[in-house]
Amino acid sequence: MEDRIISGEADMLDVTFEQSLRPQTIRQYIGQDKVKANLEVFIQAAKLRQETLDHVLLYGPPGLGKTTLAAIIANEMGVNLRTTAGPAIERPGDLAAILTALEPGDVLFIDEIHRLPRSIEEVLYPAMEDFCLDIVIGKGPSARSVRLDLPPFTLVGATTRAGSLSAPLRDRFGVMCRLEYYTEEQLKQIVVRTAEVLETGIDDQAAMEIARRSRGTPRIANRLLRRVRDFAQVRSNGTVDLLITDEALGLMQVDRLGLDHIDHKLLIGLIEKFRGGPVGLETIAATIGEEAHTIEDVYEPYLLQIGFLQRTPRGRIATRLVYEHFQLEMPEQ
Ligand SMILES: Nc1ncnc2c1ncn2[C@@H]1O[C@H](COP(=O)(O)OP(=O)(O)OP(=O)(O)O)[C@@H](O)[C@H]1O
Ligand SMILES: [Mg+2]
Repeated sequence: MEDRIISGEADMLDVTFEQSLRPQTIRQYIGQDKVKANLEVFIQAAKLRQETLDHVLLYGPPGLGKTTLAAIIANEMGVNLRTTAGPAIERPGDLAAILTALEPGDVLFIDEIHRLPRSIEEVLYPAMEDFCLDIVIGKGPSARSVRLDLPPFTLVGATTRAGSLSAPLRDRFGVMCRLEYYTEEQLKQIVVRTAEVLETGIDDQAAMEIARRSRGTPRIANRLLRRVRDFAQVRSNGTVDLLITDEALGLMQVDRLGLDHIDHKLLIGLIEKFRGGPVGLETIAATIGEEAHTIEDVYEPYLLQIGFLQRTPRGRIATRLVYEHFQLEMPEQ
């Protein structure tokens, strides 16, 4: 799979940049109003009762702010944040080491929690439910199980695929928060805020243009801003205006809706080779030389979201919006 500037996944450069861009408090966190309103109540209630916050599951597409929100939860609760990820925990002992090192009230953030091995999940159940750990000491007939008490803690899990979480694990989260794609107006606010942090001048129209091309995703908005800012510095006086934004995004082949050459290849292929469909996923995959699951997980979600593609039992269909976007004649049914 090739690198895409409009990918929601983090690349190496994002990682360092994002640290400094992360909002610290719920108030600084833009959008996701429903999620914020709920969390604010739960956090306040937990603080009033001097209890730990219930376990929270954050789910939604990459780059929408799950990691950021986990840190905000810990910050608002006034506790430490411990961070790990599903694939990093290989043996039950790894998890036991993390859990026993927690201080009362801490937030344990497990990213990509759907990738936790099943054997580890089973250790997690009693930890989440009763704040205890059953560990087996020894092997064979002399093995015995010992119960260890843990400090009360809040587990915050993040996943891009809530569907791949096992039901028993999912059921143990008291709070489920689904993050949504952001509106253009919200993304614009994020762009303006990031420009402030980067000490870059940006005008309103430019911020809006970047927002429009960011596929509803803050990570993409911040990345596009960074690139446009480079252009502004080299080609102009450093201030990001509409002209330089248009030029830079044009050169990066990010179109007015944030679609890139891969989206174009997929959509144009659907129209030219299959009269707009319906076409099966496997066939699309073969024509553009990609794996079917890559199309399903990476290429397709945004196209479905903006109504360019429709999923039907007989395959994918390119909608009227695609013809309009490319200014093509739609064939008669
Ligand atoms: N609501 C928001 N307000 C301001 N900035 C945001 C918001 N949400 C995300 N961001 C910014 O977007 C970037 C990506 O966010 P984050 O890393 O939290 O996404 P994620 O959902 O954890 O992604 P992944 O699925 O790849 O782990 C960060 O730099 C963060 O500062
Ligand atoms: Mg993350």
